[in-house]
Amino acid sequence: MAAGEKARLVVLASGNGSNFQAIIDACESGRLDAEVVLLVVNRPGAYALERARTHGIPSRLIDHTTYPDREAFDAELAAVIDEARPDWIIMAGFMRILTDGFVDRFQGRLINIHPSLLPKYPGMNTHARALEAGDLKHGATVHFVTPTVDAGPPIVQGRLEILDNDDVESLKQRIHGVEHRLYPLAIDWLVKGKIDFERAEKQSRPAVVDASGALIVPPSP
Ligand SMILES: Nc1nc2c(c(=O)[nH]1)N[C@@H](CN(C=O)c1ccc(C(=O)N[C@@H](CCC(=O)O)C(=O)O)cc1)CN2
Ligand SMILES: NCC(=O)N[C@@H]1O[C@H](COP(=O)([O-])[O-])[C@@H](O)[C@H]1O
Repeated sequence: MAAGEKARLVVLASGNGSNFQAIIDACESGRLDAEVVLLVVNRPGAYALERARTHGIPSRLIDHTTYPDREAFDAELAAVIDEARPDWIIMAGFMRILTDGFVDRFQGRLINIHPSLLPKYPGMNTHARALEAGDLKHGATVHFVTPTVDAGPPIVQGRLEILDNDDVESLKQRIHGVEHRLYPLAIDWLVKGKIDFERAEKQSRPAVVDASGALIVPPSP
């Protein structure tokens, strides 16, 4: 990132894009010293495209169903990303497993948000699984991406108390609230150099914030 320049972000999404919106809002309000230079989606109907259009952010559709295999899709995705010269590649509800080759190419600059307190509940249906298990706490994790899905070193987690009357839908909405504070915070730490892949790998446990964004567990030394 050139001195005095805003950090360049490329966001990858597949659907609604509420996390993408939270990042746009943080950039536009100055809370984040960064700019979204490109949105890439893999599904034609992704509402994230509408959000990009509304905020004058360039966007590209790379429809994975039109590629012969993952390698071909990832090769096009990598070329489009490189063209945008990003400092960070932000996966925000991007629903494709990326090949090892792609991840190796961008490792250390590629992050993702997952709706659970990893390493608990990697994969899908995290809210239902937390409720079924009778958990008292749940949350979201921003992590560096590695070839093994949902296993990359965590940057920061957002935690909330599960309420007695929570169901999957209410928990999903409350976790979205946590995510929309958590993702801009994590990106701010990266842009300011407060954490990087190596330090995230070495830390014994990630920092944790509560639903209001207040730090409740500091980054491990
Ligand atoms: N190599 C990695 N790829 C991805 C990671 C990762 O850590 N390493 N994180 C994911 C996480 N994720 C969303 O955030 C996610 C995980 C799994 C799937 C999935 O099973 N996708 C299916 C297709 C589903 C669909 O198109 O609806 C698949 O790719 O066959 C999606 C998202 C993102 N990738
Ligand atoms: N395993 C990945 C996964 O489930 N990711 C989740 O998809 C949602 C996307 O919402 P959005 O499109 O409104 O940002 C987010 O809740 C994110 O954690």
